[in-house]
Order: sequence, then structure tokens, then C-alpha cells
Amino acid sequence: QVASPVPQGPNKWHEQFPIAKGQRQSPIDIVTSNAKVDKALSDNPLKVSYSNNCCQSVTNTGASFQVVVDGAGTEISGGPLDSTYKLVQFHAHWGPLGGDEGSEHTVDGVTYPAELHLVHWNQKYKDVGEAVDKPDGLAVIGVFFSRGKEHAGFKPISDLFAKVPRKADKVDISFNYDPACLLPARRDYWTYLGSLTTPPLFESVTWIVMKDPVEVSAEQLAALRNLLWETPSGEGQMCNNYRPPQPLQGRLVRST
Ligand SMILES: NS(=O)(=O)c1ccc(B(O)O)cc1
Ligand SMILES: [Zn+2]
Repeated sequence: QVASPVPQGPNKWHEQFPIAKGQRQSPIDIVTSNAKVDKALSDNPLKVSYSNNCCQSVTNTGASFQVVVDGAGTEISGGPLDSTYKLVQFHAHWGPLGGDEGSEHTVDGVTYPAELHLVHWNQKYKDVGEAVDKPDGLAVIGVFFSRGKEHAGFKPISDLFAKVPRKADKVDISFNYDPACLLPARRDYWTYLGSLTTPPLFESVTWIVMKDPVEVSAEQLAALRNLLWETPSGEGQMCNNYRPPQPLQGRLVRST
């Protein structure tokens, strides 16, 4: 059969997705001194209410792991959001084994070893397929992972990666799991208007990037490499699946 083409790297995406050079691309480097504290964000706090039985399965998408969520009862609102958004999936991006690069967003040029993305869609649309390319269609909460002590809340998920080594592999989540356990205790964040960080790169994301990282162990970061993907020299450990920061194009980054 015809081998599926090895995915092209970020610097070639613009050939097939011209929006890669658009005006509101993600990720970005967050220059903390340029972020503007907006009282309105604290006056109407971001509300995260996830249920603890919303996670259905973990799959290997060929570009990351993805925990598929049944959106029932998993809603966020407030903060920068003018509507209620529902969680549909979460995944991550990471770097090489033991390295400190891997996050997509950077903070004053500083990278983290990984970044988690909790993807939500605007309930004003009929489904995520309709929302995915609308300017207010998606809201993604980004959480930086730092290397440190084991994250007990992430362990039930990181233990499943070895069960989905290949693209399209999928394992059901039979236990109760509340993704809110992956959020840092301090809920301060930066927010700005951006895009999907992988093709099709739609400029449809209100980004909410948590200021505090959460600690995960070196073993949990290493477990991400139980996921395999296609490389130019055949199947290999999935890593460096992050897009580097893109031009800010004059956008404002707000802060709580
Ligand atoms: N990496 S990301 O959170 O910006 C993201 C989210 C969703 C999709 B997608 O539904 O294709 C792609 C990228
Ligand atoms: Zn992502």
C-alpha cells in the first residue's frame, strides 16, 4: 500500500496552509512586560467546571496523544470568553528526551519541556466542526509542564501512553477522571487571540495560557515517548511536536 507521507515540519506548512503567515498565528513568545493587566478579567473570573466522568479514551493521533472528552457538563466561561465553551479534547506538545524545549508558547523566551492544551468549542455553534474555523470558535487553555515531582493527577493518563504506541491506536478510559486536576492551583493567565498551532492553523482560538507551570516527573515526560510516529527514517519516538513562536503582528496580550 502507499506509505502515508511523513508529515512536513512547521517551516513548510505555509505551502499548503497560507494562513501560516497570517495575522493571528500561534504560539507566541509572551513578553510579560508588554502584557496588559485587564481588571475586567478578574472582575469576571474564568469559570472551569469539568465533570469527573467526561474522559472517554486516549488515542495516538500521529502527532500527539489525544484524550477524547464527552463534552457533557464540561464547560468554561468568563474571563476573556463572551460565551460558554465545552471541552472536546486535550493533548500536549513536547521536546527531546531530557531537554527543556518542547512547549509551544514561551515566556520571555523561556521554554518548558512540554505544554498541555485543553481544547474547547463555543456553544453558539452547533458542533466543533462548525466552530473550528470561526474567529470566536475555540478556546484553548495552555498549561506548561515543568520537570519535577510526579504529577499524581497526570499519572492515570501518562500510564496509558504505552498502550497506544501507533497512529490510530486507542484505549478506553474506564476510570473517573477530572481534567481540572491538570490545572495549576493559581489560576492567573495570559490571554490573546490566536490560532491552531498545527494545520489547518485556523485563526479561531482565544488562548488562555496559565502563568504557573505544573510539575510532572522526568518519567512522566519520558512516557510521552512511548508514543511513536513516522519519521524520515521510519517509525520513531514521537517528540519535538511543537511549533515555534510566531510573529505577534501587533496583538495585545492581556493578563490577570
Ligand atoms: N494545538 S492546538 O490546541 O492549537 C489545536 C487544537 C485543535 C486542532 B484541531 O481540531 O485540528 C489543532 C490544533
Ligand atoms: Zn496543541
